[in-house]
Amino acid sequence: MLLQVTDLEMRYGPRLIQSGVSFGVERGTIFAIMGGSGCGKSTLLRHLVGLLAPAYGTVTIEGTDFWTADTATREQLRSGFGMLFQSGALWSSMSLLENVCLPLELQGKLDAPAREARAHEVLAWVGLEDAAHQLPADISGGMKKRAGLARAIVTEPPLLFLDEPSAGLDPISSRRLDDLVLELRERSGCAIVVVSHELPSLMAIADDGIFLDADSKRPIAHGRPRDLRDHASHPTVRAFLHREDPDHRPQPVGPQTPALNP
Ligand SMILES: Nc1ncnc2c1ncn2[C@@H]1O[C@H](COP(=O)(O)OP(=O)(O)OP(=O)(O)O)[C@@H](O)[C@H]1O
Repeated sequence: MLLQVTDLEMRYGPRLIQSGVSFGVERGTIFAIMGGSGCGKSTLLRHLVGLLAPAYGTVTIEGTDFWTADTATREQLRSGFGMLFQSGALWSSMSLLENVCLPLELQGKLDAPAREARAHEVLAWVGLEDAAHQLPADISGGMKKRAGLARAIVTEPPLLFLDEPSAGLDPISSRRLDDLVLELRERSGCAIVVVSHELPSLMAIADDGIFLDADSKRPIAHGRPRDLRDHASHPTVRAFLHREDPDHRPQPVGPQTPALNP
């Protein structure tokens, strides 16, 4: 198992956010963190990327317990994480090419020409080759997300975290990003953990997932989002996963609206 979370309890000071969180993510799997607003999805993501320490329980990466490991091991584990933040989090004064080169520079494995070549390759893959020299302020939200994805994967991390990748995107840009994520999984075999509210996106890409409940402060379902949508017994999970899902819109009741030009 690439990532294993066992009996995790998350708190801000004395305030309990979630407890009893356990799941594993294999290589080549897309895992969704689901739940209503404020249930603790971002908090869980912060625990997974090593920004917050568990109040109880463990986060294990390739068999190493992140929080009992020494600092050097932790840094080494962190260097294997790619992260796409909600906003794209690009450096505004740097071109897309410079933004995408940056993780390679920090990694220190390639010389400058090799870094540029690799960054061009990844920008071309996300369809931004022609925008390589533009600044983030001069491109659309969907392009920013794709640039953020390029930056997150340029070092080929084995574990990729996506925070609300489709938020704020129109349906076509969102679909395009989903296709890129699926292609990435095929090509690199990395494990991907995604936090998302976008049901069509979750249904399209996730193989497995966990549903956090704000009321009980515990996970209330675990499984493939499509299966949870169709078979979950918990009413909160069913209600959430049927919301806004175009495959499951209720059929109109009563007489059909008459055609405007019969
Ligand atoms: N730094 C913090 N200190 C204290 N409480 C926090 C902090 N960050 C978040 N919280 C609280 O923890 C709870 C979970 O927040 P979190 O952002 O993880 O939820 P979420 O599921 O990601 O929400 P959303 O879907 O709205 O983004 C919320 O009640 C929030 O107010």
